[in-house]
Amino acid sequence: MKSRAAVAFKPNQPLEIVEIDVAPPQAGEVLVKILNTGVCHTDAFTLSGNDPEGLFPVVLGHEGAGIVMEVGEGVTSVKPGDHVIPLYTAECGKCEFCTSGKTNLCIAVRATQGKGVMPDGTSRFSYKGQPLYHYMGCSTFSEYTVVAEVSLAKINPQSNPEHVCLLGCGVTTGIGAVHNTAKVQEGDSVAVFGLGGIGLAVIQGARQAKAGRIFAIDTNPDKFELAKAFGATDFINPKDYEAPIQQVIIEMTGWGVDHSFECIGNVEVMRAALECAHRGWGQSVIIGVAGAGQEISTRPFQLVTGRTWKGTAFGGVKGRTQLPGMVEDAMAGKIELAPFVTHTMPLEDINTAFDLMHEGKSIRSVIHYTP
Ligand SMILES: NC(=O)c1ccc[n+]([C@@H]2O[C@H](COP(=O)([O-])OP(=O)(O)OC[C@H]3O[C@@H](n4cnc5c(N)ncnc54)[C@H](O)[C@@H]3O)[C@@H](O)[C@H]2O)c1
Ligand SMILES: [Zn+2]
Ligand SMILES: [Zn+2]
Repeated sequence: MKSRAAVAFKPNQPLEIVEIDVAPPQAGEVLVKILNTGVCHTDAFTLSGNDPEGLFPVVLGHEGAGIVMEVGEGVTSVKPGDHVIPLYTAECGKCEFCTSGKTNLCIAVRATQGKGVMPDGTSRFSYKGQPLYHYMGCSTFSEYTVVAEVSLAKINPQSNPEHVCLLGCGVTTGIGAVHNTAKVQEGDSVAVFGLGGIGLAVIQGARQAKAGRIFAIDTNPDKFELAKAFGATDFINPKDYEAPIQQVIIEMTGWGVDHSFECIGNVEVMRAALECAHRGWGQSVIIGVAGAGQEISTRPFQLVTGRTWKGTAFGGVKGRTQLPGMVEDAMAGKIELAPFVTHTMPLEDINTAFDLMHEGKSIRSVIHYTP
């Protein structure tokens, strides 16, 4: 079938809106009509060409919500008409990782997903006869996409796709990092570095966990207003200080914060986030994706004196098991999604979404396929 899609033909070039061909779902696969998709910094990262695993030409996008149109052979957990969120972290329920009870990092489709193809090693997308790569197992920048059955969370059909698409990545990652990875407790102090979609979701999660002081840190002070609305209590622009930001935070708190979160992808800030964690027990969670080949460093003494360095993908959330409940929470107002959506636009204007992100003017731009 034909589908409108925004294709990244080459790194560091605007996406091109074209009509691509989408082949039918094979065994264990599902054809999904995407209703809405967010644009995440990770899409911009891959498009920039700095992603070591980036492949071109590719259909990007991994923060979507849609409806099942057709299922391949053997698919039993979803049927046409079901509302779904595609998952870049699959959940097969059977692999060593799924059954460990220790991680959300299912390996069922990992190897082929990283190579931009479906589990049988081929692509369902082509343009003028040339195959296009899939992206993160989702490719939500195509109106019709093919996804593995294990990469779909079935959600309440009454939910608003323009909002719950954000649970496909940013908001789930931030909230999940607070509850699953850091396990923030009532009264704990928290520092959040970077106030994009991810950082603001961390703040929302910290407020749910009844954290005490919540420090919001960004070099763009325009982000503080929304951070405050989500529950941050202290606002820091590193540009206002001569001293390293970790020192500033330690001076403001005595011994540092119980939890810090890096939501930028900057290895220098990752170091600062670790070093502002409380002596004896503070922990720092890396969420941001750093550029190819970059490394983190600190003095080992920082760890010897009780700090812990952690990282998280998709906030440690098991998509098929936990995402439907998070959609219910959003519908019940326990997770606020609307404030994240600062811009909406048709697919034709998707390059504007990238511009707004780079200019620091948006939190999330949400694309709609049908007016
Ligand atoms: N681990 C995961 O599962 C996961 C999931 C989604 C996104 N990510 C990553 O999380 C990061 C954030 O994503 P986003 O969509 O919120 O991005 P974003 O671009 O919307 O937000 C980043 C924020 O960081 C601020 N910033 C930049 N440099 C800074 C500095 N030196 N000090 C303080 N603030 C600074 C920017 O002003 C901006 O507000 C990206 O690296 C993205 O790739 C990771
Ligand atoms: Zn993302
Ligand atoms: Zn698995």
